[in-house]
Amino acid sequence: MSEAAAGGAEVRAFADPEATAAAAAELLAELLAAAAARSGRARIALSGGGTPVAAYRRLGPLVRDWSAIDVFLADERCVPFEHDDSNARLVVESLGAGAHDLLVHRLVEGGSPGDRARAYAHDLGETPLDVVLLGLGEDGHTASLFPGHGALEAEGRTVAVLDSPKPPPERVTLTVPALCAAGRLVLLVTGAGKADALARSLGEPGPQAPVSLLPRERLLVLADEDALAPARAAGLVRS
Ligand SMILES: O=C(O)[C@H](O)[C@@H](O)[C@H](O)[C@H](O)COP(=O)(O)O
Repeated sequence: MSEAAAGGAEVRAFADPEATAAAAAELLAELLAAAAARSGRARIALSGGGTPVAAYRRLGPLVRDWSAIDVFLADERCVPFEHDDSNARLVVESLGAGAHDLLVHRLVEGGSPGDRARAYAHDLGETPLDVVLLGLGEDGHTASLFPGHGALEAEGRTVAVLDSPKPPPERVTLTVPALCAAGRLVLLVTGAGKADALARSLGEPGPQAPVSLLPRERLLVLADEDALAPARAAGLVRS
């Protein structure tokens, strides 16, 4: 593992996806334990997608007391919990251990995406999240904040997305202000397919790279070498 800085963000590099997932699980467990020790409860938002599943499987048994943790979703697809596309289902099933203690805040079922986004903002409340685990799409999206999309301008804590370029189209996502308020943003990226998007995310801030709009002093990137290659070549990440 090497450590490097990219415009104020911390970058930790790993040999492969498995090592990256193991490091992510350990880091999240540490951050949750520290937050719970500070204030009695910890609040985390987790992303969907395939990349974090290995990390969530490791994280489940690493956390001693899930009942002290509120698990929110960085974004959710507007589908029932039982649906294969449900991020809540993915999180519950992959964290596994301690599932009976697991408090995963889900979207209300039914209603328009706008109604669901408002209900989710209410559920989140005003207290900032301690940690958010973010993924990255090949197009540069994070949570359900897509490059150049109007949702990037949203001012509340959540916003409905009605036309997600990645299916399914209807989603609810944390907004840029909600992410900016979080204590720590952990971006988990592996594979050459995400490499150009990662380089853009660590480059000049702009709406074409939603991650670039987040506060870099609170951004910690965990990535494998395949994902980091173009960012290194561009001098954005140094060992
Ligand atoms: O679609 C979702 O639910 C996400 O939260 C999304 O932002 C995800 O993190 C990226 O699309 C990466 O997904 P992969 O890990 O599957 O590439």
